[in-house]
Amino acid sequence: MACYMFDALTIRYDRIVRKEDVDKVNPPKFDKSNDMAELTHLNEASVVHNLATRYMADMIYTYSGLFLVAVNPYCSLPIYNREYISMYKNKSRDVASPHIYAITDQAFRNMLEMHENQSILVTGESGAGKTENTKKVIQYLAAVTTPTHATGELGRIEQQILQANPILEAFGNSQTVRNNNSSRFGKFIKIGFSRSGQISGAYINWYLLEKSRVVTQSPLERNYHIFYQLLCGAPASLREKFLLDGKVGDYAYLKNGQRTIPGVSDADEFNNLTSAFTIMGFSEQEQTDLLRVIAIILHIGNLEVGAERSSWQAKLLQYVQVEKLCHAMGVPVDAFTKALLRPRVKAGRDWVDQSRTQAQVQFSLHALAKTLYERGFAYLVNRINDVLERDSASTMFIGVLDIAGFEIFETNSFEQLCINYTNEKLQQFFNHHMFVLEQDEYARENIDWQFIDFGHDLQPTIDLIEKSNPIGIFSCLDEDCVMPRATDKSFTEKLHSLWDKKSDKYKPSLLKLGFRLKHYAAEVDYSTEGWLEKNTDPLNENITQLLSLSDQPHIAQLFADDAEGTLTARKKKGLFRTVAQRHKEQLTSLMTQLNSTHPHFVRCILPNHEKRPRKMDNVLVLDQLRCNGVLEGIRIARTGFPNRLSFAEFRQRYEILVTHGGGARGTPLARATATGYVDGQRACSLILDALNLDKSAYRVGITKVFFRAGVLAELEERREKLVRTVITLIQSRARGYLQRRYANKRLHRAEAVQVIARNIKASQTDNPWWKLYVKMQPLLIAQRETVQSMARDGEYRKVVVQLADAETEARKVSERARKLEAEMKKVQETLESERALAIDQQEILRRTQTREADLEEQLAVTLEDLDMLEAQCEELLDAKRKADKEVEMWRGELENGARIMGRLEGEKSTMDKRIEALEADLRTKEDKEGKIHGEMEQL
Ligand SMILES: Nc1ncnc2c1ncn2[C@@H]1O[C@H](COP(=O)(O)OP(=O)(O)OP(=O)(O)O)[C@@H](O)[C@H]1O
Repeated sequence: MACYMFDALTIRYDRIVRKEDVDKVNPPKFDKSNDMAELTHLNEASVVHNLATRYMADMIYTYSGLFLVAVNPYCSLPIYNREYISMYKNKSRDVASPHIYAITDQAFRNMLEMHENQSILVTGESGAGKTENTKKVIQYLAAVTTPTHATGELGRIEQQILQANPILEAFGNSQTVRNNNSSRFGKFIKIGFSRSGQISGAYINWYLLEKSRVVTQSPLERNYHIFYQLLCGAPASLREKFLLDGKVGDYAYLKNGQRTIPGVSDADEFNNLTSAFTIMGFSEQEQTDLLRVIAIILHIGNLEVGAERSSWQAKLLQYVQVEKLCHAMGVPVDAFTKALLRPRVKAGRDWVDQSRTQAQVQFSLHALAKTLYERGFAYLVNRINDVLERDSASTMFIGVLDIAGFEIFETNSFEQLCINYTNEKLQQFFNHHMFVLEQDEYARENIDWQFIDFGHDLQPTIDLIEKSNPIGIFSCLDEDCVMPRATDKSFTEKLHSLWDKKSDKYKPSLLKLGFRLKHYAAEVDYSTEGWLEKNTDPLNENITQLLSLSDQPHIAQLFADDAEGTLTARKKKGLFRTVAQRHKEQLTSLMTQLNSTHPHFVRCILPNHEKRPRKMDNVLVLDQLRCNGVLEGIRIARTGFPNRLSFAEFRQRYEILVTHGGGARGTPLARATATGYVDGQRACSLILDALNLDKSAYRVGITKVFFRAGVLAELEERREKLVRTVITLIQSRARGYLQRRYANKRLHRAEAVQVIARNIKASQTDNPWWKLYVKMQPLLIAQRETVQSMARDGEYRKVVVQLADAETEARKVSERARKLEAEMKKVQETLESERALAIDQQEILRRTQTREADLEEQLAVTLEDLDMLEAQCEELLDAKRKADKEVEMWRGELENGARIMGRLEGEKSTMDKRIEALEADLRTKEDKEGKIHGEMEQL
């Protein structure tokens, strides 16, 4: 890390580096600096060094320009108690050391002062401390806004918001290698406030629940906490009701992973969950319903599926287990078995029973378990929202986003693409907020500013993922999900053909099936195996329809959209979304909300992988700082002017600092105003001159004044001091005036009493009527007061009744208004998402139509070719036929010739034989002749 240069000749070192490659060290005065943007030498080594030295001194929070960096302490620190809350309440950021409370307080004050919604974005790796910091934000807001916090008791809504956490954690958290209480979903918690700054409600949006964990976990991890809590902590009567008679190790969906977490009692956690449910106002029936879903999933996991011996068809091996499951689900056994093993499916226009293989049935069961869990979770969050979002008086909100940071694993799949895409968008949001807005504003205000391109250009990668034209990864996947014969392979090849060599952010991967994407943080290889299935989440419709008729109302409600032929089913068909579409929509809605807020950024850092306190792995930390944009954030914050005020605001707030003094001739501003009109720009310049600030510490724009970091804090301090003096002066004058008036009044009263007494004494002492009057008067007053008081009581009672009626009416009206508002919001959201989907679909339709037109053209050409080829074929066939005939004829001739040849051969051989016989005869005759000759000669 940061190191000094040594003379390579005099000191032997293992590694020699060039001078220019060495980062400079900051002077000791900058040790453990609160804000890293203030470091004189701003380099990676100094930043990590600063974080590390602070961390070792238990200072886990550090500012870094716009960011608050939070390093996980992995131990409990006494920095979240009541004193700390008071220490940060109503204080500006620079007054106390960096803390999540300071950021929260800043957001709270911004909201109240500027009437602008706020957001706090907490991101980081798994285990870095996002959820812990999110909880601290909510705790702080609950503590500072609750009217009775002085007694240590929170209001009901504050308690309920805090108690939503244990419920969400039981159902949405799990033990992983990185984190014993890892949130397996992202959330955006919006805390609503009334105009007076009281918490008036809350609303939770959730993202990307890791549902695959329900059916499989790695051996070192666990399923969601609730499974273990139900089995270890629920009363025996409840487990009996769900027919759960086994231990953790007896359930297929639990037995292959870890079973306990060191130092955590699942039974105690179940009790905490139950009390959280009670505080949230969940009835016993609702709690049973939620837990029933968990029991059903455990039963599904234990269903054993085999294959018929004589065929490949699947069969269920244990009837008892099926019975248990169907009892828990509230559906008939036969109907379920049939729906699972031989569902009715559409084949062309007909419906047929289709036998399923063992693997297919196993797949349907896993899909059912995952869907049940996800729908149960969605229902749970909706119910929590029903409880928390109860007041239409919320006029502003502070939203806290707790979402997983960038992920690069050994194998990265569809889930990683979704989370990395989310982070790409969030990083772009930050870049946009910090770089683009800043620089746009400098340009608009005509500020002397040298443009530096700090931001990564993230748009090409985002387009590559989300755009529908040219077709991006998500759209391409959606398109292939509706293509009849598409496979993961054809999808990957299509992606390559669309993007390879056309975008420098995309490359085919070295993996068998996959691609490589260049993100702002790193290049990531994605394996595309199973993407078509992951994107469509296919379910056995026979089973979901059956579940919509369950005699357990909660289960039937979870599957109401799947009911056969119902209006909702038809509606659902219109609303069907792929996973990619759903995520894109959710993210668009999140970004719209974030864009309407003033954001605050918290970056959580994982110090080491061993969960050890006071140990920092510098390389690991540096990697995270680079990935989450902290390093670039520091640079721009230092070089720019992060604080700004409009002229009017600036004058209103700081003119006071210069209107005092100036002697008999007044201040320069007073003198200028006295001689005529002074515009805002000139007035501000005059004030700034009078303030004696360093010229480089500020810039005066066209409508605003800009300050470098830290300058406003100094002005605020000066102003506070002055205001305190002025107020003390006013108070002392007012008190003096009031006391003097009071003293005079008492003096006059005393004099008057004396005068009256003297006069009465003189004239009335002996008058009998006066005596009677004096005796009667108290009785008359008492009588009159009794009558008046009775009348008042009557009035009061009437008013109380009227008030109660009016309050009830007002409550009803506001409840109705809230419901209508919620409905309207939902309808608007649906409309928005429908609109977005329609645009996507139109795009796909347009592409399909273009392709259809191309294909039709190709078809016409092909048909022409076909006609030509058919004609050619016909001619060739004719020629072939003719040739065949000729062949036939020649074959006849040939056979004839062969026959003649055979005959001639025969004749030839006969002749040969005859010639041979004749030759033999001739030879015999010649012999004879020779003999005769010989005999004759002898004779
Ligand atoms: N400020 C803190 N004080 C004490 N302990 C902390 C703090 N922040 C984090 N931890 C410890 O680190 C663990 C992990 O933190 P947390 O659950 O907040 O991480 P995360 O970033 O939300 O992880 P995931 O993404 O897996 O949910 C906590 O259970 C706690 O033990």
